[in-house]
Amino acid sequence: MGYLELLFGTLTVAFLALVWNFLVSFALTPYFKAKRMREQGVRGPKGSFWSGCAEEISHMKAASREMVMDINSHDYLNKVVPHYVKWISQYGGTFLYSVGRKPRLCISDPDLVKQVLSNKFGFYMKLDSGTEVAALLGNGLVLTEGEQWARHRRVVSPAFTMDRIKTMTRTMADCAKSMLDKLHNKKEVEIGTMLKELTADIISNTAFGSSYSAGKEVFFAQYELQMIVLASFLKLELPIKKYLPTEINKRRWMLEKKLRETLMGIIEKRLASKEAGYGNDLLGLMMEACMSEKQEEINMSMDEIIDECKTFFFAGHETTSHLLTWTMFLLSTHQEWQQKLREEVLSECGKEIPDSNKISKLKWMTMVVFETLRLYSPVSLIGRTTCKDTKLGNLMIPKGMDIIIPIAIIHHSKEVWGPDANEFNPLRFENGVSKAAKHPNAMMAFSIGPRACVGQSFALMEAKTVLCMILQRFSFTISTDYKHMPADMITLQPQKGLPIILRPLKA
Ligand code: HEM
Repeated sequence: MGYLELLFGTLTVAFLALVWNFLVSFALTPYFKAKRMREQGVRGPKGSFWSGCAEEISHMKAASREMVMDINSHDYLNKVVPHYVKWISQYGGTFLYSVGRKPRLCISDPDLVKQVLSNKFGFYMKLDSGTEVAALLGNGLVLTEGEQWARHRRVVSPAFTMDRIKTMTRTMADCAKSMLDKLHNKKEVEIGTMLKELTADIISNTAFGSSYSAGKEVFFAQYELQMIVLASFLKLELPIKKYLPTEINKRRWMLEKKLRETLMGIIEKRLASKEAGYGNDLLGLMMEACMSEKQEEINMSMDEIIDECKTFFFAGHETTSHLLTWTMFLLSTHQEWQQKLREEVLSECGKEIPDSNKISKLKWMTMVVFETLRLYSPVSLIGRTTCKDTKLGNLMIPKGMDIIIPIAIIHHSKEVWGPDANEFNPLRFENGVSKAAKHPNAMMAFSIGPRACVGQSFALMEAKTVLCMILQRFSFTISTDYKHMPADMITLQPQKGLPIILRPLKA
């Protein structure tokens, strides 16, 4: 056989292998996965061959985007997740749909959800979230798996123990004080933006030893990346497009570079200021793990630290700022609860800057914060992928099936929370979180199981400290300019901000 024939033969085999692989992963595997689920009685919308249900979801979301709701209604599911509402009513709480060629199983039964999230054997991994999300969050704790995740979690967890958080309360209060001092001469403010800056300032100070102004570049770059991620959802493009020098990719690469450089600056500053050690905040613990030669099981590379910084800069402020914003909204529209909380705050803390002991005595406040997390959970859905054939309830789920857990739907379910599920009723948490609903794990705002939020106690302490200080100084009502438009922009937030009217309280 001549050289040319050999080359031609090899190229033909390579080409056929490529076509076969494409056929298997693009057409056959998704088809058989969906078939296996349908054979077990799971139903759902058909969708088109190429895009699945992506177009229908986009249309439904676009139709509800500009919908303005009654200010007293918390039933926003038709606006935020209209497709799930429609399909659950047609096919029940467990149903199958697809985005592109990928089938997705949506489960909303808390028992099934608990099985998925509590699994300790690694049967369920995080969804492959794509290059855009990785650029925003870094390959840090939220996205990593297996040994890397366990090692990182071991390194960062000591930064968020209750003892450590108690020592951070003073810093949280100082940051809140400097924001509130700026509000004193203002009558009407868009509080959402201010709370975002405040929570950014708090995570910068407590975890990285820098202020919001020093970390500003990180937050700005991440905000722009967040918008790029948002625009990429439901957009079905050939995977190769992510690597082409399109305008949006060039912008993303530039932002990633800027993010990395700013984070390196913060890290180098810490390296230069090293005296006895690197400090026991999050950054200090990660640097100790990077520099230590002894402890291999908790080692971290510099690249891994940068990824974790991205994760914590973003996850550490975005969600908590929306929790605070929605609590301000609910307290503005439920003046009786605002008054109740203020009385509690003044009786436990007076007008003093609160410490962690005083914060832990605020029972009504805790109930209001949990009710806000239930009604307006900043994270509306989470996802997993099965990494082997797995039994879930009565179903056999094939390997590689995406599973969607619609937290917002579960949090608003009348079956789970009772007939008043769509109403603001903090009293449901009077006997603790596990007794608030018919199912002990129905509250999923921080998720549950081994991958539950590592910053949960930090977020709760932060939210209560800030609310406490606002209630000590101001009474507030909602501005007539407010438009009630909850929107899922990776996190649930008021689409047009939250303008409120502030009235300083007498000293
Ligand atoms: C109200 C505030 C917060 C909410 C509602 C929230 C919610 C969540 C949820 C639902 C998850 C699980 C995601 C999944 O399973 O796919 C999660 C994970 C995580 N959160 Fe939070 N979070 C909040 C605040 C924070 C804060 C303040 C930090 C950091 C200081 C933080 C850092 C993280 C990290 C690193 C993970 C990944 C944990 C792991 O996989 O081991 N979060 N969060």
